[in-house]
Amino acid sequence: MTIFQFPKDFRWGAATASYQIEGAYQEGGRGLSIWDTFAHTPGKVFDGHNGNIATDSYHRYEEDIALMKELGIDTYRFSIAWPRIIPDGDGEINREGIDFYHRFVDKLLEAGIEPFCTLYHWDLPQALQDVGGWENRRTIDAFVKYAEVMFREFTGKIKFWLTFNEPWCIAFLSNLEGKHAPGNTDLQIALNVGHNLLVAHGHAVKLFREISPSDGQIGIAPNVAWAVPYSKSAEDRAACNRNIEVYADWFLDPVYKGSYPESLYNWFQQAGATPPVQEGDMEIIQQPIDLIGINYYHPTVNRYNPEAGYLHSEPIDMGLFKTDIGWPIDSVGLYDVIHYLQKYGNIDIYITENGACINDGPENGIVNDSMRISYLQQHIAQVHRVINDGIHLKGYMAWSLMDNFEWAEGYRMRFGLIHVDFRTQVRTPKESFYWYQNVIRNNWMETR
Ligand SMILES: CCOCCOc1ccc(-c2cn(C[C@@H]3NC[C@@H](O)[C@H]3O)nn2)cc1
Repeated sequence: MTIFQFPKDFRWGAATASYQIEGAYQEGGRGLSIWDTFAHTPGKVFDGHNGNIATDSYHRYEEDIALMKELGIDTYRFSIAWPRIIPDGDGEINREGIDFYHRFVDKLLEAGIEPFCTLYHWDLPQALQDVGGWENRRTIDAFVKYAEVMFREFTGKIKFWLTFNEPWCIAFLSNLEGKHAPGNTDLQIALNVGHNLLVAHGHAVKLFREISPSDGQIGIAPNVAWAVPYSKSAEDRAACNRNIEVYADWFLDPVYKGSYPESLYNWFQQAGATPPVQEGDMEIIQQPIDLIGINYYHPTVNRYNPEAGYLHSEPIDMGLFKTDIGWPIDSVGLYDVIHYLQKYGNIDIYITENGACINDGPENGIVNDSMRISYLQQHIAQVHRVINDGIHLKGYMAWSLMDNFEWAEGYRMRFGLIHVDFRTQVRTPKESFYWYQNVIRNNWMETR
């Protein structure tokens, strides 16, 4: 048994996202998003699940905030549904949508919980997708208009902002792998989307500095992969580097260095695709940011295989214990990838997502999700290890506060500290909720 004591100003939180929890998809003046379209398309989401109702948090947010207060978190990461703010993407502003988020944020602040706000967590207004979505540079301007509305409305209330959640998912998972909305399967589209979202990020950061010069921090939240080579061969090591770089470097090099990583740029060029860089783009993307959010779930062991997807990098099942979504459990990858990111400097880092899909349900009112406790324990231990090395890791947000709509997996994959019965909307704190509550209350963790 070991005691891990955390710094007194360390932030403990939990995270969700608008499309995954809000529901009320046709209420409050909300417009349709690409995820409404995608989820309503047969075959895209498990068993036809969608976010029409989700955890009904649009109506139940006060109950949710009471549970956050009981959990004891001091920070709550959530996202804004752009289609509630500007329903057709770049037209009329919807006052009802803005007022909803004011009520929500005010309730959070009343509860002593810091809002940690993601502007874009994948729910692009469908009206913008109808004219090309992120492939169309018009969406950059639309995003900046949306960001300006939010900055002007919430400066003083919201002090922590993230522009984009998981740019790899927005670009590659959604436009090359085709697994998320809008479901394209083309490398050039993926590079177009990835580049344009970076330009939008840069413009939004620049605008934030003008609107909130000294009142808040802004960054971006890549999901990061950690890949270890199956052998010591140069081919396997290169295959791993490609896998790591496509999640982190492809987006963080432009932000911190003003250029794309050369090796991966050349790899894509050989495949016939290059980012559509225009004059001035790289300069705007390189606006200084205050923090990055890191979403980490699991590492992989990879080897070179020319048949293995767009990176010729094949993940190998090494027989580790897995969560119920099939991801291996190995927390050392979190330590390694955070150290890998130090090449961008000792930047302020928040773990904005980390958690386990464990599908246990209630038995006599108790959800004994011991595997989730084990997962959280070993990953929080690695967080302490990173801090002990002098790295500026400032906070940890568990994914997720509650079970919710897990994208293409629908409601069958549960990441929550709180169990949700999706028929009745009854929330049941799991054993992991009470374990995490104790860690937060003590600000130290004792391994079992
Ligand atoms: C065969 C090719 O297959 C490609 C891998 O396909 C996926 C699917 C899903 C993910 C994924 C899901 N999550 C959790 C979410 N993060 C954001 C938040 O909204 C959570 O719901 N992280 N990563 C990664 C990769």
